[in-house]
Amino acid sequence: MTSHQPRPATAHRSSGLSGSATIPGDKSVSHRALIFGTLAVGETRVTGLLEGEDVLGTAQAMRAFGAQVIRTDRGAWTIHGLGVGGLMEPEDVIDCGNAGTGVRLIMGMMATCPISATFTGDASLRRRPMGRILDPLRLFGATSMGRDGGLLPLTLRGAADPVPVEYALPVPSAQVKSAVLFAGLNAPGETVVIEREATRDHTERMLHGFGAEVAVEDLPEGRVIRLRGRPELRPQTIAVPRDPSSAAFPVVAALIAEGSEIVVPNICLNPTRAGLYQTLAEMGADIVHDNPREEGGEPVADLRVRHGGTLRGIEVPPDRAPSMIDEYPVLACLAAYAEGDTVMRGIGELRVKESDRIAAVVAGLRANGVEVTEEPDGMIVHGTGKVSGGGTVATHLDHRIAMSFLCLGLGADKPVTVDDAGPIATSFPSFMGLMHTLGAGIEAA
Ligand SMILES: O=C(O)C1=C[C@@H](OP(=O)(O)O)[C@@H](O)[C@H](O)C1
Ligand SMILES: C=C(OP(=O)(O)O)C(=O)O
Repeated sequence: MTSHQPRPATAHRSSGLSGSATIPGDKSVSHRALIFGTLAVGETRVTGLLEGEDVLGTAQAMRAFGAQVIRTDRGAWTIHGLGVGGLMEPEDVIDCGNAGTGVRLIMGMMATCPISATFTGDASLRRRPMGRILDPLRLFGATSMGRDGGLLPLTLRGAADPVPVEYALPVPSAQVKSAVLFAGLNAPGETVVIEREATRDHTERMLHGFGAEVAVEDLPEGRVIRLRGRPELRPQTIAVPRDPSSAAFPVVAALIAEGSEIVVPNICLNPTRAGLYQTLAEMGADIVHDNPREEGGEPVADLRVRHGGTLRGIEVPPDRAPSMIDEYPVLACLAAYAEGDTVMRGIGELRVKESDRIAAVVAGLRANGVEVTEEPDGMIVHGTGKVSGGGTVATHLDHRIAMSFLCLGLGADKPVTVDDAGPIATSFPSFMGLMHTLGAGIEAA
């Protein structure tokens, strides 16, 4: 394991961000495109793949399971798949780095194949709970061995004679939902997943696109997803939409830096991913959705963002959380510049992301003179329209903490420093270059 060398960065008060922000492909869709391509029989072609460390780790893992995964150009990849149930047993440990989505979906993918694999990750990923995945996978007949509490490293042995499963999600997690669905692909009969709160639906959309027999019903008990096992998945051509979670950072940067006006084109606004944009509109942000359209089965629009007017603090409805779960750190940083309280509750899941994001955001805001109240499953930012800044933020290997607080610094009286911008490469490797192009005063400290 190479030792990680932190790379601090500092953001200075900036004004007049301008231009067009090119956002990379969606991280969730990119992971899934590689996995589905591995499970299909034949050649799947992908364009616009996110070439961040998390997704490149999944590409490497697919090769370890026997798929031929080839990069043909920037963002352009082909995957020669093995078919459902055709995975080979990896000859080495699968290191998923910082990627919770990667390791959890890959464990689901192999859980109903008669093979074993050992998984590990970086110091952040080795702190994150895997029991939420192992519990349902054991119902299929998989077994695991590893550290107490279901932490990585662990070895998973797929079921030699899998049975189908009906599983109600105990937490609103698209990663758990997707792991169960991937496992169900190689189980006989019908696997059923029930989710009380709708989470991102990329897996369901792609199951349909690759030819699986999948039905989704909204019933009183929640969303019920039924999947017929052991289909022959047909290879597809996938244009990955641009990531709304990454777009959130230049959007919020433009809302913080005075006199800014930017365009953020081709952004995926799948309703299970667009909660932040509804919240920003409710706060009074000047964001126009130009040219709304559908691309690759996903709703897309070009965002035009202008700084101006006073933003109002609001209470974010807790039932909106799954549709913006990764955007709370950057929302909290914007809320510091709003007038009044921004109340965020029902977000206890943030405590088990790359970092404890509630604790990290609260500490980072307080270090920069922002008043914030911490609650067990949420936080309240007491916005005054101004941020004194001058603090250094501990990022805990969390890319979204790093990017959020670099955005905070763009409007602060004194510069804001993050202790390590290195993890930004896991999801948005072009972030620093993009922000410079827009005119943001961000640089290595
Ligand atoms: O399924 C996915 O691609 C993801 C689901 C979310 O995690 P949970 O499913 O654990 O909420 C999200 O935080 C993550 O960035 C990506
Ligand atoms: C939580 C995230 O991703 P993952 O779970 O894949 O690490 C994220 O990108 O914010």
